[in-house]
Amino acid sequence: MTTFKDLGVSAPILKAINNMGFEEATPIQAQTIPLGVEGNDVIGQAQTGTGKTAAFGIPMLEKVDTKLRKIQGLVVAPTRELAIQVAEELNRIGRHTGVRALAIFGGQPMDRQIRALKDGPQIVVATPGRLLDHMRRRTIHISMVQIAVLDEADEMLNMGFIDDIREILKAIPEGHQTLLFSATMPKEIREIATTLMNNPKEVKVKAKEMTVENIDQYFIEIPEKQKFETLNNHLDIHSPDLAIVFARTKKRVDEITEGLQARGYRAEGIHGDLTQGKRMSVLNKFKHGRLDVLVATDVAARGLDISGVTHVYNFDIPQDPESYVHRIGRTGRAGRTGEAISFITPREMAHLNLIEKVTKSKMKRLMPPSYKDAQRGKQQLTIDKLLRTIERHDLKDYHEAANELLENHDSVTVIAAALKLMTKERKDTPVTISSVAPISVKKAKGGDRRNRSGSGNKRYYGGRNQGGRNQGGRNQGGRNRKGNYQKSRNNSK
Ligand SMILES: Nc1ncnc2c1ncn2[C@@H]1O[C@H](COP(=O)(O)OP(=O)(O)OP(=O)(O)O)[C@@H](O)[C@H]1O
Ligand SMILES: [Mg+2]
Repeated sequence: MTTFKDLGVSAPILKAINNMGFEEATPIQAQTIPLGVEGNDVIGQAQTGTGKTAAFGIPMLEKVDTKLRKIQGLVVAPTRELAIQVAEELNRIGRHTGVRALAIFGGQPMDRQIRALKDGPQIVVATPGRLLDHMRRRTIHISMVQIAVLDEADEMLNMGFIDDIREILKAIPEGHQTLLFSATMPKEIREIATTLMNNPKEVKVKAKEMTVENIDQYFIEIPEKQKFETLNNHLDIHSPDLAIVFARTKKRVDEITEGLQARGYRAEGIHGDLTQGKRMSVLNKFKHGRLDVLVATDVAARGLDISGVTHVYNFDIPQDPESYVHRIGRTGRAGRTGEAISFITPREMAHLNLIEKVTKSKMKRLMPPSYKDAQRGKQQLTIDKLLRTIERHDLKDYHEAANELLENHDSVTVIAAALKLMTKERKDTPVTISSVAPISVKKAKGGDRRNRSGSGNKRYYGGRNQGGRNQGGRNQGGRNRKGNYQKSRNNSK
């Protein structure tokens, strides 16, 4: 066991992480914090939910000169929600240090961000598109940055982002430290990474599987047309605390969300075509348990840390094994358990094998639950509630009424009526989800998956989604954006 004190972490940070309940350092933290503090470039790879944010955040916070109200640390992250979350985590860890972190992302008014930047944060956590906007308008000054982090580094160094990242890193003074973190790091991306770094130390936390052990992984082989009913049945039987349902396109996210709502579930969707306000309000509702099901594109696949997510459904299997790792990693975080259930159409079985091979994990087959199983599952929940009431409450006040009821009706009928009343029955509103073509394994085979995956490529790698179509200030001010960048954006998640 390594404590943060053993790692030489300073008193103000120790105080904060102690309050946050971190008792010992996770392996990635134990291995990378000293390297980062010593000034090394680091590539850190460790499973989802194992505390990579603090692994780069602590060295960054330690290095900031608090007397200087200039940006000294820069974190670049692929989505707006992740940028917000990382800035929040850094502010929590840095609470007693006097360091302030600010999130800068698309979809928010530029002037508001300009004002916030003038307040002198020492750390900025940004999405690349909006950061470049500020750089080109000279409303951000990053010439004092000593330490740069690419969170979700493999995603940031992928086709949709790489040019932006190069441009950003070029604007930072030479001799800065670069830290790269992710749960996945395909070889070809690692090679690109090292060209941007200075003699990096590579830390890979050894794990048998790329996925987290305490996530139980299942698959259900099922025709496309039965996916929606199967999802309903599964939700009814397992009644997850919080569930995330990943779908392939924005349109499907909308359709599944509307379908679930029509059936009476508390569900909302998140994807790149929604306004930033809507994206944030949906995520906040989900975090606070005012939603049970979040339906999402890959925009929510990486980095988001929402406690209480017990189930992740892949309504559509992702194209890339890496995406699978990140999606299911939204559950089973920080030592908790979780379940991941992937729906696979018969023609996609080969793709499932590929995912298993790359991630070195195994999904167990589940038979699709039937409507009857679902009904029974819901009734069981009611029965459990009823039994708890019998155990925990004095029911004497109800005896007289109960006896009267039983004088005129048989006991089975009375109990059945009570169960019916207490059971939240699913509405049987008809729902159709438009079909999509199955994912073909041919597109995703071989070492050079990315360059061969055609339109699927754009879907996953293109949709960098700083803002979808609602990019707020992005296109104001008559800048000329690079065509390829714009194109990839418009294919966003
Ligand atoms: N040493 C620790 N002890 C206990 N909890 C921790 C520790 N370090 C981090 N955590 C908590 O664990 C959760 C996951 O951390 P974090 O989001 O940094 O994971 P991650 O490795 O970045 O995952 P992902 O690959 O999905 O981005 C967070 O809620 C964080 O506050
Ligand atoms: Mg992370």
